[in-house]
Amino acid sequence: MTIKEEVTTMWKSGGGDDDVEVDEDGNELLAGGRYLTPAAVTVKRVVVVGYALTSKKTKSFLQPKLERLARNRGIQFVPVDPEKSLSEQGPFDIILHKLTGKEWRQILEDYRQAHPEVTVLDPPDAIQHLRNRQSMLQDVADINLSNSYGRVGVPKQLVITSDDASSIPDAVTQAGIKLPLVAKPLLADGSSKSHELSIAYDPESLQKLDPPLVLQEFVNHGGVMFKVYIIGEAIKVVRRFSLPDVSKRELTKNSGVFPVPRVSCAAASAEDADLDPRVAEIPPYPLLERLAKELRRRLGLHLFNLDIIRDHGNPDRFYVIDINYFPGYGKMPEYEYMFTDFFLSLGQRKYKKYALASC
Ligand SMILES: O=P(O)(O)O[C@@H]1[C@@H](OP(=O)(O)O)[C@H](OP(=O)(O)O)[C@H](O)[C@H](OP(=O)(O)O)[C@H]1OP(=O)(O)O
Ligand SMILES: Nc1ncnc2c1ncn2[C@@H]1O[C@H](COP(=O)(O)OP(=O)(O)O)[C@@H](O)[C@H]1O
Ligand SMILES: [Mg+2]
Ligand SMILES: [Mg+2]
Repeated sequence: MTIKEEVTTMWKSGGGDDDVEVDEDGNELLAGGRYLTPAAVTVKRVVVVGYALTSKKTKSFLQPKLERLARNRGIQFVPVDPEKSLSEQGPFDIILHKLTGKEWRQILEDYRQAHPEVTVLDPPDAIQHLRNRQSMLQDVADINLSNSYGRVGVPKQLVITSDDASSIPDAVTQAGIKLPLVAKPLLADGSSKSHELSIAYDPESLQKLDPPLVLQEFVNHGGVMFKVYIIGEAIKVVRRFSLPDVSKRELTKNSGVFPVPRVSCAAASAEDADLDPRVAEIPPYPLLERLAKELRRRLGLHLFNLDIIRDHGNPDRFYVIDINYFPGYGKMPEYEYMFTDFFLSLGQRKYKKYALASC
């Protein structure tokens, strides 16, 4: 059994067994003004989460409030040294990671084989699927979700792999996709180049693009997008500002290729803005839950988000335009609570499977 067990003094706080009541900042609360008294010496399980993240990601994810809440709920974060053998570190219950490179993937894969009892968030092969903008959306297209709450699909798109950019206008005509087009680097490998998108308004200018690319039809969506964050079985949706619609007049007037500003990245949440409800209304939860459940299963991932837009001309029609592995959760309200719940549920599942099974 590798679950770390700690003998701790349980403090009785008027309820709960191993759950401690905490305030907004993760500090323990005294129940009803009573003094806390040591109730019993008992065994309290600690869920050990090893993390291998860039320093930027560590800063944005492991915020003090999350660390405090986690500590109070029996979750311990331990940095992983990617240069050293994983088996010699730990023991861990969970490995949380977002590092790149073939070597790191192999280290993780070997560790998963050797330690099936540890949950690796997430398996490297499943993550690779999201690092190509064609394969990342394939499952959404296959699911082809449509029910009484609406329809979810992928904008029409074309993959250009040939180096010869002069052939792009013909390829676009043959594929029957309509301008304007969003040109996205095929690889979504986390590099800044992979986020350099552009909009092409006319066929001639398509020759200025730099393959390999995905060319996606631009869908007018009223300048608001939805970030659907998935953490295990939980989902949370936030609104962000996005690109404005392109009118027919602008399309005939404009020509050329223009870089897409990273508007969704500008901390500009659209939550408090006074927006047209036809544009800003959150997509129906039953629809998102179905989609998230199906994608979790098909992708084999626990931690990802979907960028979703609503067709401005048809409010029941939604498009997934991007899927990101382990995105910027630190910007998501209440992420601390959702993550601690998630880690505890994984710890509990492991305890039931491995510790109780051996009794
Ligand atoms: O840095 P952040 O917090 O803006 O997070 C980025 C995400 O922003 P968002 O969740 O939309 O706010 C960002 O999402 P978008 O691609 O901008 O939709 C990516 O997930 C990015 O990771 P990568 O560069 O694709 O590997 C994420 O970058 P990393 O933090 O993983 O480096
Ligand atoms: N098909 C599309 N139609 C309209 N706007 C789009 C489309 N694809 C992308 N965008 C806009 O461009 C932004 C960045 O595109 P996205 O595919 O999410 O790339 P990234 O991985 O860099 O975030 C989106 O947040 C959205 O504002
Ligand atoms: Mg995006
Ligand atoms: Mg992305």
